[in-house]
Parts: sequence; C-alpha cells; structure tokens
Amino acid sequence: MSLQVDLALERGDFRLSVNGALPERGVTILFGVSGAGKSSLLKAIAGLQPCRGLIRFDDRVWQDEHQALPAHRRPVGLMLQRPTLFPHLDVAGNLRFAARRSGATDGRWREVVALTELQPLMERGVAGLSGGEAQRVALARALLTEPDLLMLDEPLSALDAERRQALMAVIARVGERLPVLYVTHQLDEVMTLGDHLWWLDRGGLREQGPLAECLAGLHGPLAAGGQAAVVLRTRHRGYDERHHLLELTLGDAVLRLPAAGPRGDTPRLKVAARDVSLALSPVRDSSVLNILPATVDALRDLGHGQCLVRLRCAGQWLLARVSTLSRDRLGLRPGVALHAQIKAAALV
Ligand SMILES: Nc1ncnc2c1ncn2[C@@H]1O[C@H](COP(=O)(O)OP(=O)(O)OP(=O)(O)O)[C@@H](O)[C@H]1O
Repeated sequence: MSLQVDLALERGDFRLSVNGALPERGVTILFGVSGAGKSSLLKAIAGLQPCRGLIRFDDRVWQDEHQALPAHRRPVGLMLQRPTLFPHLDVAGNLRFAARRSGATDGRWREVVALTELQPLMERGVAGLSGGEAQRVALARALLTEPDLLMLDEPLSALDAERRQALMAVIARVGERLPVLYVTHQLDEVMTLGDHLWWLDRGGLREQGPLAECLAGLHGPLAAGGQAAVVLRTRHRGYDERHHLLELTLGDAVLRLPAAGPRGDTPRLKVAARDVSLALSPVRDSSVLNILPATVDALRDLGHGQCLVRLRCAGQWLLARVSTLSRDRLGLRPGVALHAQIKAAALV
C-alpha cells in the first residue's frame, strides 16, 4: 500500500468519513456523483483542507492526532478542478515555480513540456488562456513537482478529443510508476485509465478495489447510474485486412471489432451491458460476430421490466441487460450455461 487514510471532516452540513488505501501504483478512479465529497477528499489528503484522523504514505505519517504536515511538505502533485495558476507569471513562470520546488531536471522539464504540448504557449500570460490550455499548464505543473502521489480532479474536462487521448496515455504512463488518484465522471476515462476504483457516496467510501471487479458488481457505481459496463482484458490475435477487423482473444473465444489498422497491444475492451444479448444455444445464422460461452452468476431486477445479469466468461465478468420477459423465457438463473452475443460495432 502507498497512501492510507482514515480521516473525517465537516463542511457545513456535509460530513466526509473515508477509510481507504491506494495500491503502490496504478490509476485509482475516484468516482462519485456531484457533491459526494471528491474534491474535499483530495484537498484533505494534500493538506489544503483541515481534517481529523490519519494520513500516511508508505511509512511516513503526514497527519495523525499529534501533528499535520503543511501542504508544501507533502510530496503531492495536485491538480484541482478549477486550477489556480499564478496570474502575475506567464506559462513558463508558472512551470518554473513548480520545477524549482521539486528540483526537476532540464530533461524532465523538456519531457513534460513536450507531453503537454505547451511550447507554443510558454510566453503567454495565464489570464488569457482557454480552459483547456489552463488545464494543460496545471497538469504540467503537477507532473513537474515530481510527486510521490499524483491527484487529479477532472483534469481533461476542457480538452478536445485528440488531446484527451494523448494525455490519458501520459497519465497512464505516470501510473506505472506511482499511485494516481483521478477524479472523473467520463466513462471513457474510467475504462481507459482505471486500474482501481474508490467509489465515494455521500461522504463515505462505498467500495474500493480492482476496477474490473467493482464494475462487474450488480450494485456497482455504473449499474446504479443505469450505465452498467465492464472492462475485459483481452489478448491481441491478429488483424483481418479484408474486413478491417481487429481480432482479440478472450480465453478460447475470438472477439472481432472494427479497427482502421492492426494494433499490437493487449487492449482493454469496454462492454456495456445494454450491448450484450443472450441465447441458450450458439446462433449460427446471425450477423452478430462475437459469441462467447458464459455461465449465469447472479441476477438483479432493475425494475420497469429490466434485469441485469452477471456472467462468468473465460475467467472474467460480463454484464448483460435484458428484459424480465427474456429472463423468464430463457429460464435464466445462477448456473445456467448460455452464449453471450456482442455486436462488433458496440466494441469500437
Ligand atoms: N466551503 C464550504 N462550505 C460548506 N459546504 C461546502 C464547502 N465546500 C464544499 N461544501 C459541500 O461539501 C460537499 C462536498 O463537496 P465537494 O466539492 O467535495 O464534492 P465533489 O464530489 O467534489 O463534487 P463535484 O463533482 O460537483 O465537484 C457538497 O455538499 C458541498 O456543497
């Protein structure tokens, strides 16, 4: 474990009480509805919001009942939702401030500026920056502090799609070295970046654990919001040039999805429960390309004639949303063996 917290605070009528631990590395998605307490939690960990209780990182105590390290002595790279940059300094000045504090090398400086594509903006005053530009400066500043823990509050919300993709890759790489606590409401960021999940609900940590496990729960955070989906870890198999289909394997089964060209990585696939249909026997005369043998693990009635089915499939979890009529017709119950069907286009 890296960060361990057992803290509590009040802000007006709101009460936050969190007991959690972050793995040594990887991106932990801090998920929760607006007002759940995400920003308050990040500020408390960073030392910007007074709180009670224990905060420790590895064997260093940042706060206990006797003492609290001031914010500037905690090795945290923090990017808040509305980043505050120094208004009297230009972009370079803002970055230099962070680099000096951490003693970042010239090499690191060049690397971060290149990753965040800030070179053309270096001489600009920060007052005139767009929301997305200011976010990139704040992200660069957080990276330049050479932190032991990186905490980002919706860091990409103002960026265009292309930059979001590029910076997600940057953040994922940072997560290979250190723990990243990452607030987002965006499903694609959850799925692309998340290794672990902290689900904050009304000031308390309702769930914490590996992302794939947490999402596959019938009462998981996305299921609660009607957007149930899982992440599958697949292996690259090949590329069908003729049909422009990427081929991946999941256990013995082959998954196919439209792709412009071959990719050599082992992609994570987001599969929404609404894109999965079920059949008791493998359908051979259907346009559906992806048919996976699976076993029903558990079911949840969602009301309004809808039902969420949790399936075990090649050692991983899959969710399917079907009507209660289909559930009854197929006789779905735990232990039933069936075939899960996923349209290739739904996997893009
Ligand atoms: N200075 C304050 N005084 C009183 N209440 C506050 C103060 N700051 C925050 N709160 C309340 O604390 C609760 C948690 O706020 P917080 O900003 O941590 O939530 P959040 O999960 O980050 O929300 P969002 O996703 O909208 O940013 C909210 O109910 C908010 O109104």
